[in-house]
Amino acid sequence: MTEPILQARGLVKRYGRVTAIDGADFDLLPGEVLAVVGDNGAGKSSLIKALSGAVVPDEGEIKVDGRTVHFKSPLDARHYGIETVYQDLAVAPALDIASNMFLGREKRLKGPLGLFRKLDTATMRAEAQRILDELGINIKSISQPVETLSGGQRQGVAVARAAAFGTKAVIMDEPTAALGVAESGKVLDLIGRIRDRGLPVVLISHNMPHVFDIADRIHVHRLGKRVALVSPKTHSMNQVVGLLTGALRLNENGEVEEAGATHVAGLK
Ligand SMILES: Nc1ncnc2c1ncn2[C@@H]1O[C@H](COP(=O)(O)OP(=O)(O)OP(=O)(O)O)[C@@H](O)[C@H]1O
Repeated sequence: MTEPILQARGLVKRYGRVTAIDGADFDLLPGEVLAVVGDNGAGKSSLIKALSGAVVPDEGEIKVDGRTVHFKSPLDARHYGIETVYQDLAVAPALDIASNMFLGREKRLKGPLGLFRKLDTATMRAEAQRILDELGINIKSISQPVETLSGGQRQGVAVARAAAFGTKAVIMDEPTAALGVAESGKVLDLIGRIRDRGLPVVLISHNMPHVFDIADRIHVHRLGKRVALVSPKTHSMNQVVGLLTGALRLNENGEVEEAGATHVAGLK
């Protein structure tokens, strides 16, 4: 069996009396786009925060490449090669594209000038341009401030940053939520290219057509836990919606059935 790149078992996270994650399992396989879907408040963001080090779970286990990890902060997760693109993007609008891509990981000049920790702007710009080109992100000038970009281009920069530094996985929380149709299409293409370069992607999305467009598997989250893991090839959009609302469920054979259905031995 293929070993998951990122795995969780029995995660629990409580906020006072609210249990945001309630014994959740999670598996991301190499080379896949895994969509995480669920109703508002199902606990998707909390799950992703636990997997990216932004919250520390109260219970449960997280593994990267089969090794148990204890993330205390997003920096810990980054250290393991897990990059996250949050809804608010966390970009610095007044800084240029290259500065944003290297934010917190700036390159410094070596040699005597390095003593003064001078930024190696030329190298950062060249590398940022190479990454954008490689991912097919079209931006006029690498030195333009991020605030002059469209929403889709900003999203492209944030995703490119994650793809450039992620070595194990990229996690994206609703990357197309604020975008129009054309820009969403570009971001979905970008996600496909990142997967094709060998980096698995976790995509939280409310947009079922997008999910069915790009995902290899769909993790359905409900009431704080994973209730189904299905393929868009074998399951319909209606079935996935039924699973996430609780109208449908998977039975012990993995078949979708109405949640009210009961099986009594001997009765047909
Ligand atoms: N920091 C927090 N403090 C208190 N409660 C929280 C906190 N974060 C999340 N919750 C609660 O945990 C539950 C799960 O929230 P979460 O944001 O993880 O769900 P979600 O599936 O991502 O929802 P949405 O799709 O609406 O973003 C909700 O009831 C929410 O109010």
